[in-house]
Amino acid sequence: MDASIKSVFPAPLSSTALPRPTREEAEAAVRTLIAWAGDDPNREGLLETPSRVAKAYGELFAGYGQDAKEILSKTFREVGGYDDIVFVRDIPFYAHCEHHMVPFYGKAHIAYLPHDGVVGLSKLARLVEVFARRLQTQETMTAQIIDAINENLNPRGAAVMLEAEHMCMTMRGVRAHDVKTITHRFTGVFAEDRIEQDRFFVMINRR
Ligand SMILES: Nc1nc2c(ncn2[C@@H]2O[C@H](COP(=O)(O)OP(=O)(O)OP(=O)(O)O)[C@@H](O)[C@H]2O)c(=O)[nH]1
Ligand SMILES: [Zn+2]
Repeated sequence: MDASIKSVFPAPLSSTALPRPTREEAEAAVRTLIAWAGDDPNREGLLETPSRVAKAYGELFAGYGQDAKEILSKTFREVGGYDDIVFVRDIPFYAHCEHHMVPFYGKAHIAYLPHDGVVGLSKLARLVEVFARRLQTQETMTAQIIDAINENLNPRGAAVMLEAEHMCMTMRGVRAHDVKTITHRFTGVFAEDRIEQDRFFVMINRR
């Protein structure tokens, strides 16, 4: 197996999942899908495609090999007593829907009210990647991001919103273009206090 693939593909998430196939088996599956699409996997332009797809999966689904806890483990307390909202807006993400395995992509907005220190801002964008680079639903991804923030940062409150376009609704199926799906979740102070919720929405719309 290619070392770069091995490093991002750990053991399966569930103990009932099938054992991870070999690289050769994954490439054979891609050849089968090419033939299922109606093309000839043996024509010159497609000969290396199974290998490229197997490699690309290592990047597109790298989230299975990443750990939110590790990413959020380093916090800073020396912030001059700052304890108000930390808001990171417009974090881009590319995920794959678990129903059709085609992309959905958009932006994540994350806010939290610090309690035990703050986390490096880049880590919030990395956290989004951990969950985006898996087979997902937008709802699950929203819940996983906020759960990871609560479990690891213990904030007074957290808010997460995802806005995304699902290619399974644009390229195929209903073929509805420019449709955005919005999911959000509030916990702690954000769940209890409408003023904090409004502040979150105002900051999102201040573009
Ligand atoms: N709730 C939710 N649904 C999603 C997400 N991504 C894709 N879907 C939907 O998953 C559903 C799967 O529906 P099915 O009826 O099982 O599959 P389908 O026949 O391919 O459905 P159509 O897309 O309507 O053609 C579709 O309605 C998709 O729009 C997501 O992130 N969250
Ligand atoms: Zn889909």
